[in-house]
Amino acid sequence: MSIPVIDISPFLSSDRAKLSPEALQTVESLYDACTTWGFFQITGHNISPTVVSDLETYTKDFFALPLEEKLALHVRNGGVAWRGYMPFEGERTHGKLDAKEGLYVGPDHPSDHPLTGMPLHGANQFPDTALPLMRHAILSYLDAIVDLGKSLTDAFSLALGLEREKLRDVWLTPEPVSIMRCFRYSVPEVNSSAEANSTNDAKVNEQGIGEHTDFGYLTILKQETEGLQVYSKDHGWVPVPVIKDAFVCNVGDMFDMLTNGRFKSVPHRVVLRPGSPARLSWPFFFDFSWNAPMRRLHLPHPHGELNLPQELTEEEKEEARVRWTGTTFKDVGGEWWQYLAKKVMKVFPDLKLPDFENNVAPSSRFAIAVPTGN
Ligand SMILES: O=C(O)CCC(=O)C(=O)O
Ligand SMILES: [Fe+2]
Repeated sequence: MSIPVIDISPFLSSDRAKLSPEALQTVESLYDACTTWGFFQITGHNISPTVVSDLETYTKDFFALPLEEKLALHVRNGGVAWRGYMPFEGERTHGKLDAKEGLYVGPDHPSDHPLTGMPLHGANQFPDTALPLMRHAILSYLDAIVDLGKSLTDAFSLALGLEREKLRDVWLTPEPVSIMRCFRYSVPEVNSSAEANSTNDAKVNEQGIGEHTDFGYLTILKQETEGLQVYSKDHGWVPVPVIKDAFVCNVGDMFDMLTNGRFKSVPHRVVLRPGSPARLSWPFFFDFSWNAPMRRLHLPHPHGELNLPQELTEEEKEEARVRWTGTTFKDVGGEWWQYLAKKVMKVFPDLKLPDFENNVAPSSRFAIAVPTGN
């Protein structure tokens, strides 16, 4: 039992004016996956294998650099742009340290970009001297994934009974806000005396990333090694197998709320096994544009060739309400940037951004508080 694997090539290659029967089937499969698991893997996505293998190569080279060189690119130097190196165990989930280090990257905004200086906007920190080709490799990958995210958005729009370009227009214009985290998970080595004494096992940190849901719209993740698990009401914690060339996609909390609970944002985590090799993964957070209105979608009654979207049962509506009480948000309203601002305020306590009363406490995932303004 595992999350669905969907070949999206029929949708990508279909005539825009009139979808082929296979493309309609792909849209329906995406709908089924988002309304049940909230997670799926995609194949047939047209992203060049070279772009992906370059990402893998340079990420490995980056993590192999001496610690001082990585620390010189510390995420705190990048301020609210939230780009740079996050040291091992620099973050926690629900108070517990995550056994991973990361490099956070995003589209490279020049200093005159209108949103430079705002959360998740600004310049990257790449090791340009040690790895001069890394910058181009990562930025090429990001471009490709943004395109993929836009195509998936069109498919979601159709799956929800809306015009193909509707969600792209309302949610992603002029440009989506995005960030990718390149992660290297590893279990700290246990010394032999601790190994001999099984009562010490509890000291080993097997939490790669603790149970959580993602916060925004859509996550598109590349994983090289197993370890990711998804929670299903019917099946408990289910491992997500590594499929070569596939991307793992999942619905975020805000996407769930904006679809009135049709698409589900579900808990997931990474569990590490002591003695297993380091695990690399690249979650890409594809989010709404800065000013996108956070309004619940008015979804038409089931219509069109696929007779979607389906009505929720009373039980499903109640389940959705329960899911939402567990998320970061109290309610929906305002614009996307206000949610982002709340989220980063915890990490950047002296960031002066207008408050947004409808939202609740921001994330408590970060183990370090990063002062701004040097
Ligand atoms: O690394 C993974 O497989 C999952 C990462 C994740 O869930 C996250 O960063 O939100
Ligand atoms: Fe996640």
